[in-house]
Amino acid sequence: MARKKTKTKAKSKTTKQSKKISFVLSKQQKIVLGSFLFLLGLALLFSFISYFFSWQADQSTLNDLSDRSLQSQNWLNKFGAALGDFFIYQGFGLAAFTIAVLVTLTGFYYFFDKPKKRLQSFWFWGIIVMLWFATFLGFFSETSPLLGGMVGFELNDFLQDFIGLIGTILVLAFVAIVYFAVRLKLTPEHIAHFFAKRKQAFASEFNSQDDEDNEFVDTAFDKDNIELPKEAPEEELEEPQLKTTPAQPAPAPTPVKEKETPKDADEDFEIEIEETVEEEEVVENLSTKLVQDFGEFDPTLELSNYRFPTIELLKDYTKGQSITVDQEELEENKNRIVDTLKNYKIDIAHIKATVGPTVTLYEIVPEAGIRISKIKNLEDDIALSLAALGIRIIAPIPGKGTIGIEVPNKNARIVSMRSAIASPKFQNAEMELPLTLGKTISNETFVVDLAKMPHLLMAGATGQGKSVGLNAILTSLLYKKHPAEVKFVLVDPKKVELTLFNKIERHYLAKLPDSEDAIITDNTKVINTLNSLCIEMDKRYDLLKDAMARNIKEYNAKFKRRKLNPNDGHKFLPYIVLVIDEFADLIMTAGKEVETPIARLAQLARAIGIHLIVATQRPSVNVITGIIKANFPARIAFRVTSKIDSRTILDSQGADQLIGRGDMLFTQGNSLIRVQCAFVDTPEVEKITDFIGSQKAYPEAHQLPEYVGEEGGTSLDIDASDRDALFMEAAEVIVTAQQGSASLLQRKLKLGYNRAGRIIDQLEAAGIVGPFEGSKARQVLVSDMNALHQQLNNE
Ligand SMILES: Nc1ncnc2c1ncn2[C@@H]1O[C@H](COP(=O)(O)OP(=O)(O)OP(=O)(O)O)[C@@H](O)[C@H]1O
Repeated sequence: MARKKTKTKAKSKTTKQSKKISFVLSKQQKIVLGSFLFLLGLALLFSFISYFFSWQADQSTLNDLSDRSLQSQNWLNKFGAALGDFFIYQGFGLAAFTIAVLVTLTGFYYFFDKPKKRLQSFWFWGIIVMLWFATFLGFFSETSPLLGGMVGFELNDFLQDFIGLIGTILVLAFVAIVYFAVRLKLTPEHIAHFFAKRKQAFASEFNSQDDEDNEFVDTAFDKDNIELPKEAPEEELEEPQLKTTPAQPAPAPTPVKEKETPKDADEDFEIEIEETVEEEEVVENLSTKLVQDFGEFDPTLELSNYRFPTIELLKDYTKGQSITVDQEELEENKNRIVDTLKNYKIDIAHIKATVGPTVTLYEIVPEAGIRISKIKNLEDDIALSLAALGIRIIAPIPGKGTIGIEVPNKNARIVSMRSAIASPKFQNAEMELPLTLGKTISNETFVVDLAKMPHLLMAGATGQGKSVGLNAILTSLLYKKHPAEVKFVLVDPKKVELTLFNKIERHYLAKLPDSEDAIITDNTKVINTLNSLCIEMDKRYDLLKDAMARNIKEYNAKFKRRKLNPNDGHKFLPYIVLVIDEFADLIMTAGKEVETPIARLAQLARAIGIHLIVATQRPSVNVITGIIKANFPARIAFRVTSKIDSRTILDSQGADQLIGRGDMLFTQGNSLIRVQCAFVDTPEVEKITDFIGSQKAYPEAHQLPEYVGEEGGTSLDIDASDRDALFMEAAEVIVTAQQGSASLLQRKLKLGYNRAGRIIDQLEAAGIVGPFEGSKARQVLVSDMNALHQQLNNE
């Protein structure tokens, strides 16, 4: 709809412009032309009127117009007589007055510089009315030839010759109906309505007149009414209200309004028949009617029999392990903390322990006057006295007014994914993309909304639980979201971590149109995928703009209520979650080429439902660059090896003091929350993907828009002097192997992907290899070494 509107607007603009170019009049010219036409119209009017009285007397003067001694009786003398003769006698008879009116009206429009569009329709319909009347009055030509004029007579005669008298009457009747229906937009209902209204108005006027007769003030105005029908309504509007309000405030305005109605009936007529409001209602009704008839749009309909994975597919690791609190351990740790602090002359007013799955939090309230920084500095001493690794001191605990000391439990408990999924907090979560990450220190299930994050950065040294964390995130979504609602784009350079999700390719995965595997393991393909996601993002923004929705949630809600027309390209938009498992590897090989689209997506994609989860082993600054960091406010840190790494990922230390095996810190921009990541093992993921994979699926994986990479071959203008130092060697490798691929150069010359790609572009520019051919290797255009050297020497 909106598009159509803009199109028509654009059209009208262009026509306006072309008009201006072809017929531009200055203001002064318009005044001159307007006044000329206006006066000409009046002249026509006068001469026509007078022609009816003097035409017989003036007959003789018509033949001798140049004779100055002859006088005509027409008000405009011989000129008027000639005009009258031409337009009335030889022209259209009585109907010629239409021309006079039209010319006057045109003059008026030009003089006041009014829009000319209405003028066109006046002329069009005016000429039709004139011809109709002329033809109609042509019936009486024999008795009075002036009524229809020559044209009227001829037209009438012509019609009668072919279709007879009855046929002519029928044709005239038809033209009259067309005029009433098209020009006046008159329907039988309108006529009935009009008469009913008139009757009513007349009745009320009659009644009100009765009332007014009793009031001496109003009677005077009624008289005015009768004598001056045009001016009266204006006076009445003010005067009776002023005079009658003090005595009878309420009924006074009523008769005034009702009195107006019959007088303005002719003008009201057109306003009544323009039923734009009704039309709008029909459009509104369309979506509600569709919803009434078919219900709200259900995106899950195509896979309506889809069953979500059952909880039994997950293993319960806590079975048998009762959540008993080891009192002895608690007591021991408490005493050690108190003693250590005492050694440093720090007295404690109160101590409280909260036992979590892997760590116990001891909250202490120091005696008054103790400086918090003093306790913070004792971190290592407390760790020494407790003979435990991974002590973390939180001083103070935000919002609590206590100091926290986190001490790892001797026997850490596994938090199974099963318990996290089964928790009411997750089950009842009213979130767009709910993730259950595990349990907090107080044994509460930790649930967050990925849609609100809106992107997540994960880091941790190898073997600390990153892959398990990613699986936990994906499992959360599989348990909560229908295949129609979310799609994953999985990038797994390690090639083994996410392979299990291949089984749900046609349910949950999205991929590029020409790629075979949905899970991307080749770094070169990641660039295309990221750029394709950028295209998808731009497309989605266009759809949102068109639908006047601010985000994907509003857009999908509108679509479900059938307010968006699929014929205009609208469709239900699933969330897209991009998971990159080993980001460091990607940045090392592709650098800026991946950083730019990732930064773009991270900056802009939140509103249109594309969310990024990026995991890396090496949280160093050249991997997690400033631009990436700035756009990933939500971060998860598993254990890292150094304080610097911890700072890079969390902007504070702490991740280096974690104990590993799924122990993690989560931040969404402000405070750090320690969470024990839910554990989901590979066999469990396999069971879930088997369960989903065995069900009916979509015909293919969700298609991302096609992206033609830069290898598309436009860089043919590379200067010979700008060639890579290894250009010659590369050319030889390619010609010898007769295979134009960048990966061959990478292997043989031990180059990075970027440099190899650049050399291939240079080889193409030098005419040694052919253009990019998609997944196939490029064609080698030089047959052997001799030819190669010859070609390069000739340059
Ligand atoms: N939440 C957890 N609860 C219990 N054990 C865990 C948890 N997470 C990980 N582990 C243990 O740590 C091991 C390594 O985890 P994972 O494979 O996720 O590490 P990673 O960080 O992905 O390592 P890499 O980077 O080398 O792939 C697992 O096999 C498991 O035994």
